[in-house]
Amino acid sequence: MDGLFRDKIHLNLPDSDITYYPNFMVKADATVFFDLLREETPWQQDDITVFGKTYAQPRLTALYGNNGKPYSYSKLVMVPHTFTPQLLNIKEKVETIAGVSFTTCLLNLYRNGKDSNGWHADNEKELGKNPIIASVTLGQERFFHLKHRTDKSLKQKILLEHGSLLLMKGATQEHWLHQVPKTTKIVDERINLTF
Ligand SMILES: O=C(O)CCC(=O)C(=O)O
Ligand SMILES: [Fe+2]
Repeated sequence: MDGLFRDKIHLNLPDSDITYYPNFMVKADATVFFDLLREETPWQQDDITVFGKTYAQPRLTALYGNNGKPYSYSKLVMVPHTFTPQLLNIKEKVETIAGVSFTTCLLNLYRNGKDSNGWHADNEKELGKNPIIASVTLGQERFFHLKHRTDKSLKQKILLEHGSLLLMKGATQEHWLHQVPKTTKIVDERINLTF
């Protein structure tokens, strides 16, 4: 894995600890993982209810976990699949950099520019205080937006590239929200793995 520790960029944002690793994976390896996960994942589209209205989530997802425990995610309860060898391989690479081990991974498939992920923080109670969140991008690069919860002048956009890793630590989830907005550009599919 020659690409593993090259180029890390620490975002200089208050109340946060966010590092971007553009070359987390060698591009050719990232492409192999993309193709495998695209074909072999049991993608599902769940409904979400926001302010009493029900919508189809604007992306496909699949949840993987170690312990088979149902996991609540943004008002949904999902029963995790068992980790596949490919996902365990990626998980170990992420753990080497993050310095912690993960029990759960949510896969998101953004099929085109209309698929998105609205403003939220990964602050589910089960994750505890100051959770470490690791986000891997495979396929189409997409912008990732961050905004501070109280200081409206604080915001940042990062382009998440093929084979990259974004690591959010410390008080990031407590003070910041993130989203992957829709884009009017014609874009390809992107797979995100959130640990
Ligand atoms: O697709 C991404 O980069 C973000 C996904 C995300 O924020 C999540 O699943 O919690
Ligand atoms: Fe998130």
